[in-house]
Order: sequence, then C-alpha cells, then structure tokens
Amino acid sequence: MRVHEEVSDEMEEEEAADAPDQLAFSPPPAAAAVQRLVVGYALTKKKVKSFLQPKLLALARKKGIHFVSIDETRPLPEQGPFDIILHKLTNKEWQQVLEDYREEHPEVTVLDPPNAIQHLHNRQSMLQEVADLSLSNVYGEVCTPRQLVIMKDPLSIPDAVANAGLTLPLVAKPLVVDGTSKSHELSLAYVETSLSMLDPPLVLQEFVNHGGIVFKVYVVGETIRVVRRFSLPDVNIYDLENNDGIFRFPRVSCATNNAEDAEIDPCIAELPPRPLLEKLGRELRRRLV
Ligand SMILES: Nc1ncnc2c1ncn2[C@@H]1O[C@H](COP(=O)(O)OP(=O)(O)OP(=O)(O)O)[C@@H](O)[C@H]1O
Ligand SMILES: O=P(O)(O)O[C@H]1[C@H](O)[C@@H](O)[C@H](OP(=O)(O)O)[C@@H](OP(=O)(O)O)[C@H]1O
Repeated sequence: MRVHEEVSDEMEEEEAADAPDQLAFSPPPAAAAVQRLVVGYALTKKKVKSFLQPKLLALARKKGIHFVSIDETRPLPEQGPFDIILHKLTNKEWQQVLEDYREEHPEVTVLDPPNAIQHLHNRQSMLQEVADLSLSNVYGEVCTPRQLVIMKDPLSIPDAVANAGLTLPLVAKPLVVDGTSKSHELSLAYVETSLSMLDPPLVLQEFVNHGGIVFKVYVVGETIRVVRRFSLPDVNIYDLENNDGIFRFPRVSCATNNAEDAEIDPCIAELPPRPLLEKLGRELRRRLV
C-alpha cells in the first residue's frame, strides 16, 4: 500500500503517466496495450463537469479506459457491455436499477454498490460509521464530535441542545448528503438564541478546534491519498464573547483551499500517522464494498 504524502489536486498528466498505480482502474502494464476497459458513468451534470475533465479523459484514453455516458431513461442492460459502472446518483429508482443490474451482471464492478454506501447519504449514520471504527486511542487520540439530530421544529433546538448537554459554538450541517451545493453548506452558531434560525433537518456538532487545517483521506482500492486543506479557524475567547447570529460557510475545505504549500505550525501540519491511515483505508474498504 502506498501513502502519498502530498497533494496536488490536479495530477499533472505526465506525472500521472509515470505513476500508473494512482489510477484505480489501470490495467496491468503488460495488458494495457491491448485491453480496453469500458467505464459507464451515471453522474449529475455538475459532477461530469468537475470530474470528467479533459486531462483525465486524455490520460484514461492513453491507458485504454473509455468513459461512456449512461442514459438513466433507457434500460441499463441495453447500454453495455461495461467493465465498470461509476455512479453518483442518489434517487431510489436508479439505485434499484443498479442493484438489479448487479445481480444479473456480477462480472461488472459497480463503484459504489448502492446498498454499501446507503449510510453515507446521511450525516448521522456517516459519523456513526466512523465512531464504529473504534480508532480512539489506537494511534493517539481519535474522536468524533458529539452531535444531535434535529428533524423538524427549529424552535425546539435551544431546548434540545441544552437537554443533550452540547457546548456552543455548534456546527450545523444538513442531515441529507445528496451532492447539492446546499448539502455542503455549513453554519456556525455561537449563541443559544441564534439556534432557532437554523433550517432542519440537520445535525448539530460541537465545534472542535483543530488548528484551521484538515486532512482529507481518499481511498481507492489499495491506494490512499492524503491532501491538506484549510479549514475553519479555531474559535477563541474573543469570538465567543463577540459573535452571535449564524455564520454560513459554503464548501469550507474544497480544492481551492489547498494548504499544501502554506507555512503551518509543524505540530498541526503533520500528516496523520501512516498506520492510522492504513487502518482507516482497510476498514473503509471492508465496510463499503
Ligand atoms: N465539528 C466540527 N468542528 C470544527 N470544524 C468542523 C466540524 N465539522 C466540520 N468542520 C469543518 O468543516 C469542513 C466541512 O465539513 P464536512 O466535511 O462535514 O462537510 P462536507 O460538505 O461533507 O465536506 P466535503 O466537501 O469534504 O464533502 C471540514 O473540512 C472541517 O474543516
Ligand atoms: O473536491 P474534494 O475536496 O474531494 O470534495 C469533494 C467532496 O468530497 C464530494 O463529496 C463532492 O461531491 P458531491 O457534491 O457529489 O458530494 C465533490 O463535489 P464536486 O464533484 O462538485 O467537486 C467535492 O466537494
């Protein structure tokens, strides 16, 4: 297993060609010249734009990988044959189509099987999944923030927070994760009176100071890649005494917030320990395949 310590968001094509193990679908070198791999994709327009960029398509073509758009309105078996199906659509009809297709075509790799990733479409079950990994105290302290789910009434939030004993400030995130911009929007609430301005269904999490830096860990098959991004800055006494209302943050740690080359305090900038990343990769694979 290789852990990439760095960290550009767009791999240079030449660099990528020199590192074939970074492409999860690369056929072995000996077969690359003859083997043709067909990847059917069912993605939103937004995702096609962000993911299927000319650079990736050109690199894939060189390696004999062909991306074919799947038309959701037509029967899937008519559109193959595929070697791999790549999808990120969350509607129930599509998920059923895909599960039926998997049963009929076990030889086709579906990334990701809808049943295996169901719990990732909801931030409550997503966090539970991480808590269940039981990584705490294995490689230093690994914790998940305390959180509370609010389904409906915003006016009930202050009492619910008090009853659960959550400490402000709180981060509010939409409960449902469906790929829309709204589902990535984060809010920060410093005072109890602002809580009823939030918009359920949502999860409320205690804000955890983390030095304004986050590590994103991408796992594809045997490959683990870590990137360092800027994040929400630590909350200090001044913020606590002076901030009220709701602060909204779209796409906090997105690709444009790359922190690779930033000068950062070494104890914050340090990568998570390699054994932890490997355990994380192994566990995620085991649970999501
Ligand atoms: N409880 C928390 N305390 C402090 N900061 C947090 C907390 N939860 C999230 N953040 C910050 O907000 C950012 C986005 O949060 P989160 O990863 O939950 O949203 P997301 O929309 O799922 O992100 P992505 O765009 O990676 O899918 C994180 O990178 C982290 O920096
Ligand atoms: O670019 P990184 O930092 O890897 O963050 C990604 C998120 O992890 C994905 O969840 C986003 O995809 P969805 O919006 O389909 O959830 C994805 O959205 P995008 O495909 O619109 O860029 C990114 O926000």
